[in-house]
Amino acid sequence: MDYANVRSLEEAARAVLDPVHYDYFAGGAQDEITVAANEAAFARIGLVPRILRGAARPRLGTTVLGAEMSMPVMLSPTAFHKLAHPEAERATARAAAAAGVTMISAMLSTVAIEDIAAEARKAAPGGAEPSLWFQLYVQPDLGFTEAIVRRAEAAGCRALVVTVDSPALGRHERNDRNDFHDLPPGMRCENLRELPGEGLRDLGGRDSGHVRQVVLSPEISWDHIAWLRQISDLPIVLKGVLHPRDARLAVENGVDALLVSNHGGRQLDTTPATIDRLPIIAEAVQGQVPLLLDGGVRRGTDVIKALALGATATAIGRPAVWGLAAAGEAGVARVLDLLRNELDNALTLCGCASPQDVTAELLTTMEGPHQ
Ligand SMILES: Cc1cc2nc3c(=O)[nH]c(=O)nc-3n(C[C@H](O)[C@H](O)[C@H](O)COP(=O)(O)O)c2cc1C
Ligand SMILES: CC(C)CC(=O)C(=O)O
Repeated sequence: MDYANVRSLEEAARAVLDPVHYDYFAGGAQDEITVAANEAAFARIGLVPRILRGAARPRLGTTVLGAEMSMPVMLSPTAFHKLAHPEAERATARAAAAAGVTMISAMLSTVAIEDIAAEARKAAPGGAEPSLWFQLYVQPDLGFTEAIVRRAEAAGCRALVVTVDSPALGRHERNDRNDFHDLPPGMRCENLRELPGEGLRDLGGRDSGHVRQVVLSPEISWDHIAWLRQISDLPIVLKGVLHPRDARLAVENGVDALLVSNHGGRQLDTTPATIDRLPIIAEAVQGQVPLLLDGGVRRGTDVIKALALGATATAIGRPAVWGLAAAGEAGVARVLDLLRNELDNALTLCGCASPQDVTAELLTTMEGPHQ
C-alpha cells in the first residue's frame, strides 16, 4: 500500500465513499472554522531541534491510566464505522490492537462492544489484553445509561470516556443539505439495542438502536459524573474540556484524566484549536491528572507539539476513518504505521529519546522574530 501520508488516505477514502457519508465524516459545525483551525494551529507552531545529544533510536511507548501504549497516539471515538467499511469497528479494533494502540470505542458504534472486544483480543500480539476504552454519552435515563456501562465493563473496557461537549448536537449544515440524519436500513447503533429503560420508549422497545433515540441532553451535570463514579470503578476521562475552570472542577470532582477536544470542530463552531487551548488547561491542572488531546493531529510532528505543551498522549478521529474507508483493517493499520514512523523520525530529529523527553524548549512560533 503506497499511501505516503494521512492526507493521501483521506483522498483514497473520498474516492470510494458515498459523498453523503464522506460529508458526514469530514464535516463539522456551521462554517467549519474550528475544523480548519485545529490543523492550521499545528502549522503555526515551530519545532527547534536540539543537536548532538547522542539520544539513540527513540522508544515510543507510554502509559496512560495504567494502559500501556506502543506510542502516544490513541483512536478517538468515531461513530458509524459501517458507513466507511462493511467490517466496520471490527476492522478498526483489530488494527488498533495489533498495533498496541488504545481504541476508544464509540457508544454509537455499528458493531456491539462485545464483538469489538472479541476482535481486539484476536488481534492483540502474543495474547496480550488489548487496550479498549468506552466512550459514553450519558443518557438522562440513568437505568439505560447504567446498562450500557455494565456492558462496556463486562466486555473488558478499561476506562469510561464521557463526552461532555454535547449538551446538544452541533449544527451540521452538510448533513442538513444531504438530508442525512440517521443510519441507512440495516445499520444500527448496536450498543443501544434491547436495553432496559425509557430510552426505547418511543418505539416500544421493539425497534431499537436508531440514532434518533440518542438523547444529547443539556441537563447532564457534575452530579452525573459523581453518579458514574459511584456506579463504576473504571477510571473516568472527560472528553471535550476546553475551559480551565472546568479542568479545575474536573480535578476537584475526582476525574482521572481529561481529553482536551473540540469534537473535531463538530459541536460549537469557532471554538479555538485544541492545541492552542492545551497550555492553559495544563496550567490549570498542574499535572494532577494526565491530559490527552485530539483535533487535527495528522503528523508525527503534531504529536510532538502536543507532548511539548503538556499532553501525555494524543488521539486521532478522522484519520482512522479514512484508513478504514480506503482499505479496511489494512488501511487503519497503515495510518497508525505512518504516524509511528513519522513520530520516530521527528523525535530522532529533535534529539529526543522518548515521548517523555519532549519539553517546551523545542517550541517556537513559525513567525519571527524569535527571542
Ligand atoms: C465521523 C466522526 C464521528 C464522531 N463521533 C463521535 C462520537 O460518537 N463520540 C465522541 O465523543 N466524539 C465523536 N467524534 C469526535 C472525535 O472523537 C474526535 O474528538 C475528533 O474527531 C478529533 O478530531 P480529528 O478528526 O481532527 O482527529 C466524531 C468525529 C468524527 C469525525
Ligand atoms: C451522531 C453524533 C452524536 C455522533 C458524533 O458524535 C459525531 O458525529 O460527531
